[in-house]
Amino acid sequence: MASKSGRKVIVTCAVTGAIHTPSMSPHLPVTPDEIAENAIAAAEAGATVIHLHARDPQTGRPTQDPAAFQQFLPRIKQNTAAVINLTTGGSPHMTIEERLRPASHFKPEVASLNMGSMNFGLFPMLDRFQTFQHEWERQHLENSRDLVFKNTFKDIEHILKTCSGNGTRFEFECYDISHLYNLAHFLDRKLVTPPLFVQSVFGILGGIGPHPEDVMHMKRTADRLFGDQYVWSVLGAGRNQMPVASMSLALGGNVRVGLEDSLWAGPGRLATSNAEQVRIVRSLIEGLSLEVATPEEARAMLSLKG
Ligand SMILES: C[C@H](N)CC(=O)CC(=O)O
Ligand SMILES: [Zn+2]
Repeated sequence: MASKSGRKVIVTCAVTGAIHTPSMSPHLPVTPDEIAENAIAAAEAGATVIHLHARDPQTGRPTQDPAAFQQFLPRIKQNTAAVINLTTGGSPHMTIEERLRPASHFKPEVASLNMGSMNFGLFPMLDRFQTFQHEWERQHLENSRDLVFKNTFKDIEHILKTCSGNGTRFEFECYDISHLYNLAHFLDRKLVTPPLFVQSVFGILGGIGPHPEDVMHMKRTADRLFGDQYVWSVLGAGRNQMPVASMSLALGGNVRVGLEDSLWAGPGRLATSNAEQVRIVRSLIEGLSLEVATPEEARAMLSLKG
């Protein structure tokens, strides 16, 4: 039986993030030019949604200063129709007020929202990366041994109320099963409205693992809690990026790639750009006779303000 024309798949590209540091890869975008060029190239390669963090151009240190975002946002908006998704996670070392600044300033179509507090173990990367240009990079990893990424119910409600008023909708980052129940709690209280864009995060130490059974467990639980009121997407950290993406595609889901989540294009092979990862996941999508959703199709699927 011929397959119907391809299901539309939302491809999110997370361009730089706040987890990896400049000494880990020469291809990690740091300056406003690098972030803008990477975002535009990722959109040209097919990325539907662009997830953005900012960095200090000199040190590469994560910053939530709206002035830093202002250095690249207009250029990205002028050169792509992609949906803009601004982080409210910032870096796990930041306060909620600091983390909330870009989203409350720019009132984006989408903002990320982390659905629970958790240990956030980055220190295992010290086994892979030992030489750092800046001391803060080593501290960033070392300090994660005693780091709690704080997202209390009060914090989440504060972000929801601050952003919803601006017509901003959310990418709900769920790092574990409990985070799905937290989201269900806010749905019951009508503080979030369907369709819920659920981004399941696999393979961050402190959250759920990247095993196929973990992916199935997240999917089954989300199906039970949200039925047809959600749009499911996944991200796999590090080497799990493409295997987890493949599972999502086979299960009817959407995908997130980008150097925020993984520096790799293959075993021991650093990705030379975000667009390279978009092209890889696109070949998986088209290999399954599916189609990459356009930004307009994603706006309809996610009920965005456009
Ligand atoms: C695992 C990712 N760092 C999830 C994330 O992108 C969080 C955020 O920016 O709010
Ligand atoms: Zn992020």
